[in-house]
Formats: sequence, C-alpha cells, structure tokens
Amino acid sequence: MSPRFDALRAIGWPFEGMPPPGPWQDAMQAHPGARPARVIEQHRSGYIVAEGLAGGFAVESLPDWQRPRLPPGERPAVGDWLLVEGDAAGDARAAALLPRRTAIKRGAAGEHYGQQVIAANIDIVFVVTGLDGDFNPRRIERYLLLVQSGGARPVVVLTKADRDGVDDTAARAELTDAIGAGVPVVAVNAKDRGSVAALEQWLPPGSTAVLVGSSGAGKSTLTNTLLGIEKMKTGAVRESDARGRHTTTHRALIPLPSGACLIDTPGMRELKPTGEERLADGGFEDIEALAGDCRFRDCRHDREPGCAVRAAIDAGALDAQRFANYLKLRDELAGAADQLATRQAQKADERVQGKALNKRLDDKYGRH
Ligand SMILES: Nc1nc2c(ncn2[C@@H]2O[C@H](COP(=O)(O)OP(=O)(O)OP(=O)(O)O)[C@@H](O)[C@H]2O)c(=O)[nH]1
Ligand SMILES: [Zn+2]
Repeated sequence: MSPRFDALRAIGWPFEGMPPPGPWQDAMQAHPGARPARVIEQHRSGYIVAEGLAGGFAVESLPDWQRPRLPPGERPAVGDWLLVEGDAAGDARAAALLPRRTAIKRGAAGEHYGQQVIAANIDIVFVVTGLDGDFNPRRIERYLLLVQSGGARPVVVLTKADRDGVDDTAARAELTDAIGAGVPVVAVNAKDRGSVAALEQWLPPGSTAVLVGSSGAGKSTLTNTLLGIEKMKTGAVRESDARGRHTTTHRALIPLPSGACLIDTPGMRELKPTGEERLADGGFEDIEALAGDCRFRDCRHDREPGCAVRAAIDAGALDAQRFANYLKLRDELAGAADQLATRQAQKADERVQGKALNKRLDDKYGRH
C-alpha cells in the first residue's frame, strides 16, 4: 500500500510526497512493505501513531527499543516518524524509526543517559510568556537553551500586549539584554486574529510547531486563534473547573489552516527547563569554543594567564554581559548537576535496600 502523503502532510510530513534521496528514502526503500506514521503517544510496550487526522492506532514496538539502556536518541518519542507494517485495525508493527531531524530533550533523573526526548521533529517552538506578572527574561533564556540544544527554532511570543498598563517596548529591551538579538520576539494580543497572523511566517505547510510556557501564558488562546476558533476551552471554562485545568491535551496533533501542525501533548505542556540543559548546545557555543583555547583546561576565565575568553572580551570580540550571563548559568547548571547526582545516589541506595529486603522476604517465604 503506498502512503497517503496528503493525509501525512496535515500532521507534519515534511515533504510533498516521497522524501528526496537520502536517509529517509533509503529507509523507505529498505522496508518496501511499510508506510510512514507519526508517533502521538508513547507507551511501555508500544506507540500510538497516526497516518493522518483520523484517529491514532497502536503499533507494537521493535524489541530493540525496549532495551533499558538504549540511548535516548534511538527510542522513538512523540513526533517521530516510524515506518509501520500491518493493519491499522489489528496487528500493526513498527519496522523502523526514520532519522530524527530535531529533538527537545530534557535532563531526566535516573535515566542511564540522563536525558529524555520529550518531542521529536519540531521545527518551531513558540516560547509563550504573558507581558503581565508572568514576564521573566531569565526563564525565557532557560527555555531558549532547552529549545536550541535540540535544533528546533525558537520564537518568543509575548502575549497580553493589549492589556492596560503593559509596556512591550520596555519588556523587549529587557529581553534583548538577556538573550541577545538573535531570536525573534513578537508581542501579540493572543485573542486577536490580525495580531496572531504575525506568527504565520513560521508556520509553513509540512512544518511542526509547539507552544511552551507557564500556565496562563496564553497557549490555548493562541492555539484557538491560530485555528480560527474564537472560543474553546480557555480561561472562562477553566475558571469553572475545580481542578483549574482544561482539556486540550487529548488532541496531540492539531492541523492549522496555514498547513502547519501543532503538537500539544501533556509532556510538551509540562515542559520546564530543569537547569540540566547543556551550555555547549544552547547558544553559548562561541564561549565554549573560546574556552578550548585557554591555557589551562580547567580555566575559570577569571584571572588565569593565557585565558582566551578574557582576551576575547578585552579585544571586544565577546560581549561582557553575555559572558556574565554565561557564568551565572554555568553556576546554576553546576548546582543542578550536584542535586541530580545526589538524587541518583539516593535512588541507587534505595534500590540496594529494596533488593536486600526482597532477599530477606525470599529467604523467609520462598520466591515471590
Ligand atoms: N487580554 C488578553 N488576554 C489573554 C491573552 N492571552 C491569554 N489571555 C487570557 O489569559 C488567560 C489564560 O490563557 P490560556 O490561553 O488559558 O493560558 P494557557 O497558557 O493555555 O494556560 P494552561 O492551559 O494552564 O497551560 C485566559 O483568560 C486568556 O483569555 C492576550 O494576549 N490578551
Ligand atoms: Zn579562560
């Protein structure tokens, strides 16, 4: 059966039909009986995938993906494209994972590789922040680190620009100080179609976007405005919900009129920077590269002789403020890494104690 590319396109298939020559095409030719489908949920023994907008179906995982020590890059995640064989209504099986283009990763305590892929093949991440009390340049900076380290492109969306007393010029200036000028920043009224249309330039057909940001930042409002639906389950509904939550999470892949697709899963909604993001991948590559030229491998770039980083600052090649941000972040990351190590040590300890307890029970009552 040949793939239905039109249907796939609506859920983010990045080509107009067959992939061009390259690894995707090779994989498809190596599995001529299989067809592409996109992962929308990840479960212990398999995946829910979609071949279009009509419902998902279960596929059995490849045994290889069940190995506990599999590097995170090799286990499919939400947003990945699989090649699947068999009947969607019955015995569908995964045959291969198509190479991943981008990944949003997060440090995960207890994972062997310390990292977990939250979503794959995301082109654009809208980092959504309200221009009200929610506004916090440091938090935005953390999100950017998280996004850029996986290869996705971030765009900062400042919502509630229409609110009284909001000064988006001042907010932008503050933000540019923190993150530099390389990342687009757009201020919008998330409820207004004309205003939100400014985001469409990042939403071409076949692309995949996600919205991240704190609760109340305006993600649902933006989603609905992008969809052209005036009111769905946003604030008004939520206020009547005792648990303070609404339910947009069951729609994992949302096709937009622009031809792009939004991924909205609980994992994405809860995406928060942990502090374990890697500096080298997160927009500080230049500084890390400079550090490689310092005379001492453990140079703190403080007063050490032969410090390439200081030399670059003195020569005006590196902005002192960016370097200060880098140092702050580096200290925070070191703190987070310490905490992580402590947690992992505790876990290992608990496991050992658990085993000892099991053994005592086994000795007493026989194997259980
Ligand atoms: N005036 C104005 N209100 C907005 C704007 N964006 C969001 N709001 C309001 O802010 C409240 C929260 O917005 P939501 O879209 O529910 O926020 P969310 O990010 O989806 O929140 P969670 O679902 O909890 O993650 C709602 O009452 C929205 O109407 C905006 O640009 N302007
Ligand atoms: Zn140095």
